[in-house]
Amino acid sequence: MVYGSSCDSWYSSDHQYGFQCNNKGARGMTNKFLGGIPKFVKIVEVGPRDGLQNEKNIVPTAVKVELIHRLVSCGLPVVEATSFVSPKWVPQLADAKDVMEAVRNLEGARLPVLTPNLKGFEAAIAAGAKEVAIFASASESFSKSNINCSIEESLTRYRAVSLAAKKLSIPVRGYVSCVVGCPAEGAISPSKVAYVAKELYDMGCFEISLGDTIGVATPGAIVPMLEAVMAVVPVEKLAVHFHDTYGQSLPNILLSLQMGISTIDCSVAGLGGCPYAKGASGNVATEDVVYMLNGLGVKTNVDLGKLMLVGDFISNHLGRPSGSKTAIALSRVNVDASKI
Ligand SMILES: CC(C)(COP(=O)([O-])OP(=O)([O-])OC[C@H]1O[C@@H](n2cnc3c(N)ncnc32)[C@H](O)[C@@H]1OP(=O)([O-])[O-])[C@@H](O)C(=O)NCCC(=O)NCCSC(=O)C[C@@](C)(O)CC(=O)[O-]
Repeated sequence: MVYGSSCDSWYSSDHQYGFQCNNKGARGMTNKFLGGIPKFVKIVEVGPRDGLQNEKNIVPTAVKVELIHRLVSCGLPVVEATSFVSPKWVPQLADAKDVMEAVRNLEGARLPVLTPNLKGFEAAIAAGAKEVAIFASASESFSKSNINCSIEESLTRYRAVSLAAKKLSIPVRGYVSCVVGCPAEGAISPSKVAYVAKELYDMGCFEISLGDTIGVATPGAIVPMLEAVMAVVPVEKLAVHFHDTYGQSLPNILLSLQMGISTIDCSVAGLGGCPYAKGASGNVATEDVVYMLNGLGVKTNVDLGKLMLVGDFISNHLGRPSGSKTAIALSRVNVDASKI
């Protein structure tokens, strides 16, 4: 399958594919409903980590490394590469050291890795990681099932990781999972999310990613959650991370943009799911997010045409269709890059 190499191509060639979209209002940001959204959005690609961690069949290290290379070549500024977690808990990422060593000198993007404790942090640094992420939960039950400790115990561990990182000038990103719902506890109160987000921020995380781990959030639930977090962490330090179980990610992202968020996590081809969040589907597809942002006139510096090809690459490897609606739609019209 072939795709265009420039995002603008999709719009300049609208009529070829039987649809029209008038993006002029959004691009000029004159529309009263869209005027406040950020002009640039940082996309954090989590496909090689969140996307692959739940795959039953082990993906060869060489494919993971190739995936990271290809994603970086699309212009993505951040590509989460892998996790230094227990291989007994997440067998798919048991090759974290090999993956990190293979990409450690790759230029053009930041390549953070997940570290659940000091052991993971030390292994990540030894393998060449220059940025790490720690991951706490707003749900007590999920914290226990995901990292085998209470929320408070996890925060104590993460303070130790943050301190070690600070000594080496390693930037630390913080995740809060289950920000709206938990597979065991149901609805999670915004105040719990705000509490964990502030703890992570206070221990030095440069950015806090708010994860709807099981993809149950609707815009109605996102507003009070973001309001609570924004009261204790500056909005420019926040990111959103949606799984698309109920197809709510794009409206949730649009709302988050309207509330001032300008960092969005997503996963090529909509890969993903957490091994400890049964029934949760993949992250929102990066292609779909970039397509929407292009339509809004928001810059990302991501080449959508190249990204489509990366989606093909990993979907072919996994032997199933892409989870991206944009990729599926464009494959139906068989877009040929050379003709755009
Ligand atoms: C946190 C632990 C390690 C506790 O696991 P534990 O079993 O409680 O740990 P332990 O300290 O008792 O150690 C048990 C064994 O694990 C080893 N171990 C201990 N630490 C490490 C390490 N870092 N790397 C490699 N090995 C490690 C340790 O050496 C020991 O090995 P043994 O003596 O049995 O051979 C475990 O529960 C774990 O790895 N959990 C991670 C699970 C995970 O990755 N889940 C998916 C993350 S996705 C997510 O959280 C949501 C997010 C971020 O995507 C956002 C969203 O979607 O909303």
